[in-house]
Amino acid sequence: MLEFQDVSKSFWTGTQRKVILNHASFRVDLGRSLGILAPNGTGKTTLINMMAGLEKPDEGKIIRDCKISFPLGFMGGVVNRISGKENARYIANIYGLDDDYVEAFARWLAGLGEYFDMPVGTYSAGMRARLTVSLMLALDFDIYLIDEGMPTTTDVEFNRKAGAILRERLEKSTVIIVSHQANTLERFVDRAAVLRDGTLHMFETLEEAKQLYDYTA
Ligand SMILES: Nc1ncnc2c1ncn2[C@@H]1O[C@H](COP(=O)(O)OP(=O)(O)OP(=O)(O)O)[C@@H](O)[C@H]1O
Repeated sequence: MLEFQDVSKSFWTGTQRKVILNHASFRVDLGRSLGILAPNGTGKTTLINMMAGLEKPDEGKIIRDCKISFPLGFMGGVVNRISGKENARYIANIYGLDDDYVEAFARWLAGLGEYFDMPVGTYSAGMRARLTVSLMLALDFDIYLIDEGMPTTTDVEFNRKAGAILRERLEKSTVIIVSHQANTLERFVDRAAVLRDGTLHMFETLEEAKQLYDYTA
């Protein structure tokens, strides 16, 4: 379970206060994946970062009593000057997992060949995306946080392998995905919310959330 209790977060821009959340309370139970719709610049990344524990709320409490991933799409998780292999072992250590297993899994899934042993700074954007997705799927989380959909890769073989693993994982894990587009959420979620003016409006279905989102867009 992941719970926000009366959480507020805002940024001071120098001239005004940009409110991301205003005394928001909500809960995500395991087994019910949630999609959050929000226009660009309203705080999707900040919200996901708070869920991941990368950013602190100004007020209120965030309770995490399960294994929550780093945000997929969060490239800060991968260090440029070390290799894919070293990143895999490093992340395994952070999450208390077997480093040989995480290295072998990521080497197999990412399919980077000799680049897996070279610094990530030498990778193309597609190769970085393959490494990040592979590292995330190597770790078994209860809740997967996804920012604006999956990083895109055009590698057909990788997409097939990663897609199959993700589908299998989703049968027992929960996903929280933020996006400015409803169709990004369609394949993943059981219920949906709209983030607007500091409030998270929760709905039982994506259809209902879309109605508010389209109406106020
Ligand atoms: N550290 C910060 N200091 C000041 N303002 C910030 C800070 N971080 C984010 N913001 C502002 O807060 C707002 C929300 O940012 P955030 O990146 O969470 O939005 P987003 O919905 O993910 O945006 P996008 O879709 O454009 O990536 C933006 O206006 C941004 O400029």
